[in-house]
Amino acid sequence: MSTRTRIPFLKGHGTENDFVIVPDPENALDLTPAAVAALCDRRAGIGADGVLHVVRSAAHPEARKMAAEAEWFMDYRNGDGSVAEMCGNGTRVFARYLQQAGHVGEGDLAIATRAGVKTIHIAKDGDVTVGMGRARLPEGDVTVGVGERGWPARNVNMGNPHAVAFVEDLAHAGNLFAPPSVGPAGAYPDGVNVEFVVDRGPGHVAMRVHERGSGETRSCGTGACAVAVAAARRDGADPAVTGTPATYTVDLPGGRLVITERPDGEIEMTGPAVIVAEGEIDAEWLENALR
Ligand SMILES: N[C@@H](CCC[C@H](N)C(=O)O)C(=O)O
Repeated sequence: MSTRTRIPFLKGHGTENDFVIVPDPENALDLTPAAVAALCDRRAGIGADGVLHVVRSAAHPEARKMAAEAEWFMDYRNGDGSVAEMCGNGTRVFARYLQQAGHVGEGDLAIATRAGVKTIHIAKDGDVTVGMGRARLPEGDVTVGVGERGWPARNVNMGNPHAVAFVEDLAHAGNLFAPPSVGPAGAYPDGVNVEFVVDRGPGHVAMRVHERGSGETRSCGTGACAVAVAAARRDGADPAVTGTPATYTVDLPGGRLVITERPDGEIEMTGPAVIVAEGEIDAEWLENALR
């Protein structure tokens, strides 16, 4: 039998936004940015858009203050190793992992994130609903550009930053191999996720996204929420003004999310969450990958 050290992991996705899940309850692993990037490498590693590092809130300095409300902390990292405040699809997959691992029972739970505690409901039909909190809409015009084309965009903060541009055709976003240009300079000092949106019908949109730290992904939960909020404001359907919840169906390359903003500003996101596989990382491979 091999004596090499093994690190347990799982692979999961939410509307094809995929993650390497690394359970590490006591925060014992030194998950450096380089280690995260090596794990997310689609050719030399396991491959994913990001890592969900599963840590007890009490064991993580960034989450300790939330430990009384939420036992588990989603220490989310982008595929390039950078840290992000929040990942909407990640919260659903994180909850699915906690449920399947037997860490939480049926029904409602709370998880800690860098954007605060999020409440989660796992329905009998298997879909997961996340209380995403409120959107912030910072003042000031922003623009998004790809090649010769440019669009006015809406600045929406879902705990993490987004620029939402309504376009005529999703193909106008091009191949998104490089990040779109976003202006004015300094509008997003920490970088930004960029969404391109088209209408599909009343309360129904489709989008593509270029994510900060991961490139184009097949889905982005916080991005879908930002899009729904931007669409509601554009459509004159601001729930705080109308007193009526606004619901948008958001189609993404990897699936469908349903987003509801309530009159009190709270946003709920519903969608699938799937655990695909589990296995062991060869710690020696990971060490070599970092050299
Ligand atoms: N895919 C995520 C968002 C992940 C973080 C993002 N790339 C950032 O840097 O803000 C989602 O589902 O929300």
